[in-house]
Amino acid sequence: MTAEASLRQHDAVVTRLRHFLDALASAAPDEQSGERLRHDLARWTEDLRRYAVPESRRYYGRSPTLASAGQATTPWYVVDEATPPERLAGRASFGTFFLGGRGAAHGGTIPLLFDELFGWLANSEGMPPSRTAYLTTNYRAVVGIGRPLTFTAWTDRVEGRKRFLRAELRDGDTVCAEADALFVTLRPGQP
Ligand SMILES: CCCCCCCC(=O)SCCNC(=O)CCNC(=O)[C@H](O)C(C)(C)COP(=O)(O)OP(=O)(O)OC[C@H]1O[C@@H](n2cnc3c(N)ncnc32)[C@H](O)[C@@H]1OP(=O)(O)O
Repeated sequence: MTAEASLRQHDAVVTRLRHFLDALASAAPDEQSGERLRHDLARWTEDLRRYAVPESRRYYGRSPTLASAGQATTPWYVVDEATPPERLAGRASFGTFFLGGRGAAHGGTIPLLFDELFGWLANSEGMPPSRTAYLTTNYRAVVGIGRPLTFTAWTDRVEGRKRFLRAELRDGDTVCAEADALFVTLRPGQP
């Protein structure tokens, strides 16, 4: 299979997995279905273990051209405009898998999205690797499950190895959450 075909296959599987996780989070299956599901999942887990590859050859979370960089365990997002490392903008939506309560997204999943966006900016092609030193989120309004959202993330300033980043998540005109973060460029030998 070509690299392009493998990437497409990965994207299709992850999309299925995202739908599966949403369905799982919403369901209370009966005993028979639950048993069948457990059995099928165990079979697929064993099957996939045979195809394990080193981190550098994985698609999961490492495919910036795919939605959510090829992951199902972050909220869904796509980058529509990118001028890295300065700015990026796009769309996001939190599926039922990310429900906290009363129709709102879990508070921990919002910084997860922001960390993804900041990682995208700070570690874009040609940039030296860097890691999150801190990430602060302000929750301004609830993020509704299934709502179509937009985001912007940008580099506020750079001071030596320190890159200060900011981001905003909106539902229409409403700012739902804001974040600011510090990414520090790694020194040689740092993990
Ligand atoms: C490799 C690419 C992977 C993609 C990553 C995607 C984003 C992620 O989720 S990374 C995972 C989460 N983050 C981590 O695990 C990071 C854990 N922490 C670390 O590894 C280190 O603390 C690290 C690298 C952030 C900084 O350590 P180190 O390089 O020793 O920094 P150090 O030399 O002490 O400080 C550098 C500067 O940053 C400042 N700084 C460091 N940490 C902080 C902090 N938490 N708050 C404020 N300032 C800080 C220091 O004060 C210093 O400032 P100045 O130069 O003005 O004196």
